[in-house]
Amino acid sequence: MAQRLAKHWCLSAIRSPLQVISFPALQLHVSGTAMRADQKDFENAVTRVKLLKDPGNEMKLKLYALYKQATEGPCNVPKPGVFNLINKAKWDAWNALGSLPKETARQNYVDLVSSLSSSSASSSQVKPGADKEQQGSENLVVTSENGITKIMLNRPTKKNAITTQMYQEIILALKAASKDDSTITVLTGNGDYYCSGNDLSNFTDVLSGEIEEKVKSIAILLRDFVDCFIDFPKPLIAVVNGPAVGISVTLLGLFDAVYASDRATFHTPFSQLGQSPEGCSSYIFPKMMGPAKAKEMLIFGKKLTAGEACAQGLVTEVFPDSTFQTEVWTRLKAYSKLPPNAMRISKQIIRNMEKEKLHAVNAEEVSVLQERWLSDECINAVMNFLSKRAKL
Ligand SMILES: CCCCC/C=C/CC(=O)SCCNC(=O)CCNC(=O)[C@H](O)C(C)(C)COP(=O)(O)OP(=O)(O)OC[C@H]1O[C@@H](n2cnc3c(N)ncnc32)[C@H](O)[C@@H]1OP(=O)(O)O
Repeated sequence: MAQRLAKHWCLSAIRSPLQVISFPALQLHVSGTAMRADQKDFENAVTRVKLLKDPGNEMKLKLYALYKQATEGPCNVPKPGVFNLINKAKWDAWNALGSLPKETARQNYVDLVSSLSSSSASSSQVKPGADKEQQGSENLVVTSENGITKIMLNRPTKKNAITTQMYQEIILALKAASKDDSTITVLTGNGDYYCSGNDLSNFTDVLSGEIEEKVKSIAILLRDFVDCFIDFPKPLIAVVNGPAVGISVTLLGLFDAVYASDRATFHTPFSQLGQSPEGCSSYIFPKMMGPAKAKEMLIFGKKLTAGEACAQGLVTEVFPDSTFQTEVWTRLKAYSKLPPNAMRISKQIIRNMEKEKLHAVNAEEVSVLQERWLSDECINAVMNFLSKRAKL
């Protein structure tokens, strides 16, 4: 567990004195006089900072100083002793901001995080208009070729479970894909699974203290993630190469076509995990398959075969596993040659009727989940899985 936590730079293990600089990034005490939008931007930036790759000590100090200035105002604590290297470096950085107003510091913090996010995105994501394969990060491979941008979950040894870093990367990949030259966008998985859902070790932070702040940051990330799927402007297609679990199933209701191998299964074990539905499934699934079938999945965790999911309208078409990739990609290549504007406009007409409702549903689902994640039922289920006592 400690190794997993160490992956995030803000919690990283101590290797040099400056590397122990940590950020009170989630302890927000934002001024009540601030505009609501500013506060939300600032909170989002504070969350995004946790997901960035290590930006180096100099940048960490800048972020620290701006954060302190934005939340507490000018430096108001005594200067640490000369041998207290880390705290002195932090104090110097904060003190150097002088009487910079809180609002300006908040804005500068948001701008700095945006620039760090986009530079890390541009180094790991496909460039708009690219017409050849591009490497994404290790766990998410993004390629763009022949009018198709493919976003592939690439963590086969963990059944493509989605880490917080991957949620962030998928958001960036979708944003890039919405602007690139491709006509359609595809999400798929590498290996025998499509995706085993949320990586349950995302909750180890929640188990380790500062619970409410951590839960809040996960909730903001989930909401932004699902919002991206709601707003995605081009045809979005899921190529479900194997079993799908949790959030990878619920999101399918927001895709424009879902092609599945006959090896795929569809499982939403939310009650077993002490959780509740997300991805707008609490609204889309009952509309799509009728309340009775939706409740069997979302409340009782009934696992569907690909054939059953197709009969319920969750899957567009099922293919034999032996010919799945060939048949689906032949079909997708044909679709990618259709007039792009016509496809976008048709999608827009259909989506616009529901967009506001979907955003409201997403917000509500996330707010309910935020409470669920703090429940004994959820904490015990996650601990059981992580200690290998339980599997689905
Ligand atoms: C921003 C956050 C938003 C949060 C949004 C919330 C979403 C809700 C959900 O998505 S709920 C669904 C969560 N997923 C699960 O509960 C699945 C848990 N996994 C399993 O039950 C099983 O691993 C399996 C049924 C998917 C596959 O079983 P199998 O026996 O075939 O394989 P292993 O169990 O040996 O798995 C191989 C390794 O992969 C690790 N792993 C698999 N899934 C997850 C996961 N979801 N989270 C973390 N790790 C996962 C597994 O632990 C094995 O790792 P190891 O080799 O190191 O032991």
